Amino acid sequence: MSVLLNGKAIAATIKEELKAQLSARPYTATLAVILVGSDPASSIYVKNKHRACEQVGIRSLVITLPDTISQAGLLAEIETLNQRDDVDGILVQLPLPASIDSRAVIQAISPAKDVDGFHPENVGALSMNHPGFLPCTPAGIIELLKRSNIEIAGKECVVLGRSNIVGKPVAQLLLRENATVTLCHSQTKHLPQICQRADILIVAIGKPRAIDSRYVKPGAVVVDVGIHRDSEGQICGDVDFSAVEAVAGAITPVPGGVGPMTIAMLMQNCLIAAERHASRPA
Ligand SMILES: Nc1nc(=O)c2c([nH]1)NC[C@@H]1CN(c3ccc(C(=O)N[C@@H](CCC(=O)O)C(=O)O)cc3)C=[N+]21
Repeated sequence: MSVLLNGKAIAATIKEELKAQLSARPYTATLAVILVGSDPASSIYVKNKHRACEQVGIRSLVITLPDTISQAGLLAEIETLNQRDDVDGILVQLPLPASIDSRAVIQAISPAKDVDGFHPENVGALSMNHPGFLPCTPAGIIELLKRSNIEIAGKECVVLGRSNIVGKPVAQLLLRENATVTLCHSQTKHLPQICQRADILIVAIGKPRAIDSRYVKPGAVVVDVGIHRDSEGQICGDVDFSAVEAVAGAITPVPGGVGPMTIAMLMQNCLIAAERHASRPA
């Protein structure tokens, strides 16, 4: 029996805190989300972000573009939002259609409005501990651990997955919190043994229920970043929850774990963007 790390409840608390902060400020915050095409999962995520904005009091613009839009057309939309003084944060929902170069799109977003933290300038800032925007999922994982009173400093942390949006940045953030970090990937040898060393195991590999109890030290904290829908229509993570729950000390559920924390951190980044925007030199 393990402790359930309730991301949904913690995210709700954070959104309440942000709502109170924003209402005390003399300016508004506006997030613009660009959705290209009509992928059902992306549409749900964009709707969830819009709903979170409503809860916090952030103005939310959703710009829906056809999946036939050209790269140049999308870049022009982004440039318009970069220039708009009434827009504080910009998010382009990923993945984009294959015909569009997502790297060029991310680079086109003004780093000062990049509330996803995906622009190279913000990625570099993360690596050097400079102020910028932290990517939402990694920041949400750290916030979830801290608010659950889980110590990070000095702990053995093992990260599974080396993506630019989760694995690499969460490893950087854990390092910043003074953990000892091991970053594993598809070519790592002796994976179960390495994972067995972890006091905190972060799983972001994108494979449904791939991590079972053989990978988990008794009492370890397990954070599941995956989100999948199985053949029976059930939402599940990268971790085999029922197997791992029996040995872990604490574990995030899917849904209700990392996902809501990601959205809470997006809301936080929007407030930071608005604050910096309001205090910029004229
Ligand atoms: N530019 C960009 N930024 C992103 O942050 C981004 C993106 N593109 N593309 C897709 C991924 C995925 N992502 C999720 C956020 C919240 C939940 C979430 O709230 N999940 C709920 C359940 C949602 C459901 O019912 O499906 C939960 O885990 O409890 C899930 C996934 C953000 N992403």
